[in-house]
Amino acid sequence: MVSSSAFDSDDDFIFGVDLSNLDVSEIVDEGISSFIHEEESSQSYQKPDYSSRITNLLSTTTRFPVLETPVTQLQFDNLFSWATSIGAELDGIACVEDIYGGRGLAARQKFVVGDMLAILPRELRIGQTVACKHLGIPSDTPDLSALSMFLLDLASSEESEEKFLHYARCLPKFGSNGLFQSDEDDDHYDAFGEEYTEAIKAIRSQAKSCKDYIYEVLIGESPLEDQAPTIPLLWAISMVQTRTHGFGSNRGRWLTPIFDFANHSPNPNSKLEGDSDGRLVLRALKAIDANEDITIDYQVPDDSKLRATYGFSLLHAPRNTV
Ligand SMILES: C[S@@+](CC[C@H](N)C(=O)[O-])C[C@H]1O[C@@H](n2cnc3c(N)ncnc32)[C@H](O)[C@@H]1O
Repeated sequence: MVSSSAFDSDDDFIFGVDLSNLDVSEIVDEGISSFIHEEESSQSYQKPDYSSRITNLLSTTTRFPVLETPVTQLQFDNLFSWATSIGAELDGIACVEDIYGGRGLAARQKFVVGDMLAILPRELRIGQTVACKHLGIPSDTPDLSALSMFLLDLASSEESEEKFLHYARCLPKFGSNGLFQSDEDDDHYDAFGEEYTEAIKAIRSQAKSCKDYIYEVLIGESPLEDQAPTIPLLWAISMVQTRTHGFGSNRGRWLTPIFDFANHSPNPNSKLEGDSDGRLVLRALKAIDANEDITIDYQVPDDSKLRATYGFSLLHAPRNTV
């Protein structure tokens, strides 16, 4: 049986700053899904209701419309409108193409030090409680497993009314961290020191534990020894690894739609704060010009872990550029 501990057992990963005031309780909309886990009442053992749903999501025949649809500006416009309708304050920021081949946040106006750039209400944070409730899975499902299956469920959805679907539609279609690194990339980074090799191993081991938990506990069947996670599951795990903020006393992990498009800088112009209403606030650390990229510090001091967890290094160029 695999461990049910939260997915960050060490305290190396913090993504975001000064969230100590944040009220981390989650708002769970009871109408979030038609699939609500019912109390087990039967005397004889039956597979739980969620087992077939999880099995379907992992089967290779399942379609993933969100993963098959290119991201367009319209989808970002829809995401921003939807988030605003729920209480987000986003007038000062936009999601734009970045210099790394993905998307990042940029300022739409000038800000001075201390200004609030944007606010995300807690209804828009996705943590373990929301994910478990949505899927009808036990509330003690570890956050990496719960959030990965949550994203996979959204990715398979065509239901336009599904909450958070606007968010899922804007996510990158490919994972870019250590889970997707080729053997050649492994060799390239191995040459920079054992810590790079170990960091990649750790991030893959995290993904393996997550996959094992999903099969053994949620589905109730051991995966074959050499059974690799399916590509969509790897995508989902990698999204959670690269896009969650860890905060709160129990160090739970949270997806923070829109704010998770902020790229990293060791010398950032912004930071994330929590407030006592459970909102997340993006605040200027420096004067910021209109159209300037908004960056935060992911707070991963070790370059090998940055490379493994987020897929980029500040110290060593990628293999294909050297
Ligand atoms: C939280 S997401 C940020 C949004 C992301 N750029 C996107 O397109 O969705 C983290 C990912 O952004 C990219 N990224 C963030 N900061 C970067 C940096 N300084 N250099 C290179 N890539 C970066 C990496 O792919 C990383 O895994």
